[in-house]
Amino acid sequence: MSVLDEIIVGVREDVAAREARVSLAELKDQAERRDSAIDVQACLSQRDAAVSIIAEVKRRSPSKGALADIPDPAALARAYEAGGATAISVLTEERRFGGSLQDFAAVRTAVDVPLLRKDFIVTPYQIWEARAYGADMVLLIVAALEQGVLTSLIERVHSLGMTALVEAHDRVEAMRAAAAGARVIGVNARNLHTLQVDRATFAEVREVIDDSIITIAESGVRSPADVWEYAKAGADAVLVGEALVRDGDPRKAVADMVSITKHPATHQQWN
Ligand SMILES: O=P(O)(O)OC[C@@H](O)[C@@H](O)c1c[nH]c2ccccc12
Repeated sequence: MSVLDEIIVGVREDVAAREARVSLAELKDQAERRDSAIDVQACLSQRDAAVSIIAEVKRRSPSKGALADIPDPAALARAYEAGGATAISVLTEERRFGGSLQDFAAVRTAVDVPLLRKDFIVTPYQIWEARAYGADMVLLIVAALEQGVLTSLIERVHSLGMTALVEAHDRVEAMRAAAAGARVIGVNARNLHTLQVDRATFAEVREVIDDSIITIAESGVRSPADVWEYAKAGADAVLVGEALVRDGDPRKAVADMVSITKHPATHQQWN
């Protein structure tokens, strides 16, 4: 079994336990009481910067183990927002990434920027859950989903007014994402089998993605220079986790990445 398959076995067990506590009908009620989702596509296609920063609340990962304690996810999210992050990603997978829906709820009350629910989504229940907690964007991983399921989950996300961030690892997956109706495609530079990061993956996969689709470069960004590289390769946004949660001054770390995206050279070249 691959790491992804193992994670999904655990996720399915956890979803079943939550479903036994909170019915789909209750979730739908909660979702209806929420403000409408923010239009993330519009936020990401803003043209005052070459590339937007999506900052992630991430405690640990299967590849790196513990990254940061993050005793106060709301405070971290406020620092990200103050630093100029366009959106914030919150990991809600518990077993491997140490996240939770409680983290998501804490971040939601703390900031106004759009929020991405980062999890291993395999059922419509999790999409309703995302909306009930106030998510604007939901991750869907192509490698984890059969094509028909992917298509219907994307439709579900969009029908609730949210944006699906459809994650691909290679060209074939990117083409599957587009065929399934994705309007935003994330290219994860972390190889699912080896767990190694190869930042060149973005440029290679980007070539097969139509310009009408928003692209997000995910993983392995260590510094503003890496942000710059991804911008040059045509990314509309970059998703950064580890480098920010490990930094003692996350506000400044985000601000430094944001400021390189507003550099006149980047601006002229890519807008
Ligand atoms: O910590 P990094 O290397 O900056 O990566 C962030 C993000 O791309 C990564 O957390 C991620 C990308 N796709 C995922 C899918 C599930 C869980 C996590 C992820």
